[in-house]
Formats: sequence, structure tokens, C-alpha cells
Amino acid sequence: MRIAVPNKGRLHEPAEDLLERAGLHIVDGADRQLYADTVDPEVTVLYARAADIPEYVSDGAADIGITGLDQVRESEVSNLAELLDLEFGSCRLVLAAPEDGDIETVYDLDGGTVATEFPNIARRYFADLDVSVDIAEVSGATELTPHVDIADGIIDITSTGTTLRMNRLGIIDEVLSSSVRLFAREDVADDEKVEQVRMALHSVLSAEGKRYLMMNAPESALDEVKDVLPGMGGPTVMDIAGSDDVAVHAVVDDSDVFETINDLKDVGASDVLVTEIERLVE
Ligand SMILES: Nc1ncnc2c1ncn2[C@@H]1O[C@H](COP(=O)(O)OP(=O)(O)OP(=O)(O)O)[C@@H](O)[C@H]1O
Ligand SMILES: O=P(O)(O)OC[C@H]1O[C@H](OP(=O)(O)OP(=O)(O)O)[C@H](O)[C@@H]1O
Ligand SMILES: [Mg+2]
Repeated sequence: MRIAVPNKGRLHEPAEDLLERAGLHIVDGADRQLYADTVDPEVTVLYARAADIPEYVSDGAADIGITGLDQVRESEVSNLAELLDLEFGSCRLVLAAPEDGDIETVYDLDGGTVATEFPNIARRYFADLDVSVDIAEVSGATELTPHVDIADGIIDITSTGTTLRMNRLGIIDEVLSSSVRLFAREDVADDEKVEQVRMALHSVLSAEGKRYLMMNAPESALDEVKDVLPGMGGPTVMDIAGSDDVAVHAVVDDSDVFETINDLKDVGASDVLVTEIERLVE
């Protein structure tokens, strides 16, 4: 089973980092290599441009892929199944035009030109709205084009909004909200190995924002301790040999930890340990 991963650009590091945290360690993955092995002999990695990954998975060069939803939509391949939102690389594809111009709605662009790195998404967007627009395909610095009379507006990625602001462009509409996804070719989407990889990545996402709490508590206070712990499926309780205390373990949302510890102390818990969770397989 082969997994296609961005070889450079902003998605490369977070994608590799996620595989590492999922325990799918890359071995022998020296820089600028096309393929790498992982600790699982059945899983190999193919490094490719983020924009090429949907096509590679669709054609069978890889079986599953990690790239932005914007790239999947732009590729127009139809045999991919989304397995997981990996919750990084979040951005919006927006329609924008000069702030001081006379384009205020998408309909004002009828008969005009729009520059973009995403011509397929752009064509579909305008066709759906029945707006007739010429698409000028560019390969970068899209934000400049309205200021050099190449286009009346643009469809481009924004995340912090800095680039649009610097180029005095205002957002007219959101075309797509994107983040990085794990997807598979439909014919292998239900394979056992694909499911194992999906589950491993999911376990990392599930652990994010969660903490593991361990404490001792008098057995007589157990009901109150349980009431305080919001825990998933109730806490784990273990007897401590030769003691009236029990050990209690629970998973708690990071945002609840401060309040939960205070409440636990109030009902008699002691020796509270808080640790991070690497993965949570449900
Ligand atoms: N602010 C952003 N700008 C561009 N892409 C973003 C942004 N935020 C998230 N992304 C995601 O990253 C993808 C771009 O990946 P790419 O590998 O092209 O990164 P890059 O850093 O722009 O590299 P390059 O310098 O080659 O353009 C986008 O398709 C999108 O899914
Ligand atoms: O809202 P912001 O945080 O300003 O991000 C948006 C900008 O980032 C991307 O460019 P990138 O840095 O990838 O350069 P590129 O156009 O050369 O790919 C994108 O094409 C926008 O120009
Ligand atoms: Mg870029």
C-alpha cells in the first residue's frame, strides 16, 4: 500500500509530522528521495507535489493521499473517497476584486476576466451561478493581476488575509473552504491496510486537546470523584494494595483540566498527575 505525501511546500512538514505521531515512522527517507519505506513493510511513501497527489492516487501510482481539498477539487478526478479531515492546512478559496473598484458582487464580473491558479474550480463556480467569465490561468502572484489589467478579479487562497490586504483586494465570495484530507482510491478504500492507516491518523487527531489524569482518592470519595470527571466512558479505577485509597485514571479535555483539578482536590483526591496523550484509539 502506497501513501502519497507532499514533497515540499507548506504541507510537507505537517504531513510527515502526522505520520510520525501516528507511529508510521519513515525509515530511509533521505531528502529529495521519491520513495521511502515506513516501519510497516506493507506501507511505502511516495513524495509528490501537493497538486499532483489526487491524480497519482486516482491513476494508481499511490493508493491513498494527503493533500488539500482544494487540490482534490481542482484535479476533477472522480474515483477518490475522502477518509478523514486531517485538520491542518486550513484556508479559503475566495473570489476577490480591487477594494476601490466597481465590482461588488459576483454578477458584476459578467463578461469580465478572473485570474486563478484553480481554473477548473473557477469554471465550475461561475457556471453554477450562470455568470460568463474568461478564466486567465496563472501560476502564482495572482493578487497582482487586477492591478496590471490582466484580470478584473481573482480566485485565490487566503488564510491570514495579509496578501489580499497588501494588494488592496476585498473578498466578494467564498468559493471553497479547504483543509488537508486523507483520501483513497475508491477501489481500495475498504482495504484492511487503508483502514489501519486511517485509524492511526485518526487516533492522533482524537488525542489532540486531551490530557490523561491520574490520581489517588479515598475509596469512600469515589462517587464524588466520578461526578467531577467528565471522562470518556467513565474513569478507570484500580485498587491500591494495602491502602484504603484507589487509583483513578481518566481522559479529560485540556480546557477542563484547570477546573477539574480544583474540583478533584475539593472532594479529596491527591497526587494528581497530568500527562499528554500521543494517540487515542477508540
Ligand atoms: N495560505 C495558504 N496559501 C497557500 N496554500 C495554503 C495556504 N494555507 C493552506 N494551504 C494549502 O496548501 C496547499 C499549497 O501547497 P503547496 O505545496 O503548493 O505549498 P506552497 O507552500 O504554496 O508551495 P509552493 O511554494 O510550491 O507554492 C494549498 O493547495 C492549500 O491546500
Ligand atoms: O492569506 P495569506 O496568509 O496572506 O496567504 C495567502 C497567500 O499564500 C499563498 O501564497 P504562497 O505563499 O504559497 O506563494 P505562491 O503564490 O508563490 O504559492 C496564496 O497563494 C496567497 O497568495
Ligand atoms: Mg503556494
